Amino acid sequence: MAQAHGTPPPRADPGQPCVFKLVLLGSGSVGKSSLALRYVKDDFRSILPTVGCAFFTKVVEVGASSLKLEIWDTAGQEKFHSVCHLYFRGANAALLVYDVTKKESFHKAQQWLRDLEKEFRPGEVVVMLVGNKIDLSEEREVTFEEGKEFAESNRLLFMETSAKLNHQVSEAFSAVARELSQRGGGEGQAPGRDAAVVLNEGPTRRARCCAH
Ligand SMILES: Nc1nc2c(ncn2[C@@H]2O[C@H](COP(=O)(O)OP(=O)(O)OP(=O)(O)O)[C@@H](O)[C@H]2O)c(=O)[nH]1
Repeated sequence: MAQAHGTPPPRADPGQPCVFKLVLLGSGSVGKSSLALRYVKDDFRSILPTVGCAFFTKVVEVGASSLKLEIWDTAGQEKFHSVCHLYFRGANAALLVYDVTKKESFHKAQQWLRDLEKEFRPGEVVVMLVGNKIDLSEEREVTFEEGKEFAESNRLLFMETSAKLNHQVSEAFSAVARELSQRGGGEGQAPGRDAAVVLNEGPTRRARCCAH
């Protein structure tokens, strides 16, 4: 079971990093908890089904500033679906995860995107599509091109990862953090862009930020 880290912290104090809520969405067993565990604790386990929702935090340095990611890991099992959509309310970013060895999970990620679109205005939330488990290359059912094409046509960031091999995991979270920082990083900040990953333009829901 993925470990929850208690309840979400209260609003940050003055001088503390901006707080951004990031939700992990996707079918059961695609590797959401594993990505969070790898990113936050540099750990990997073979059994950790999420019950309900788990919660992690990580402070990320982006350039000269730091921001705090509240990572909400929702259970992907169908029985939790009706409850877990509540967790993405108020989110600033979402990782939409699928398993590259399960075509069905890629289709489910597309459904999650439709759910997000019902909840948020276009561009209000930073969304990254993540194809996980690329270490299982011989079992691949979703090509890199399919993922990239879907991401581009829906203006999403895109990356393929392996939580098991620690491939591109911190890069995925960092790219989202960078985009959050650029969108909501305070007045006078240059809207710098990494053209390779930034496809989803527009204002992000206001982060809880007391440092600006
Ligand atoms: N080979 C491989 N296995 C992985 C990878 N990421 C996760 N797994 C395995 O896939 C299984 C499911 O991983 P979880 O992280 O629990 O998946 P989840 O999406 O959080 O699942 P739910 O909590 O049920 O929603 C576990 O056995 C993990 O060890 C990966 O990158 N490669």
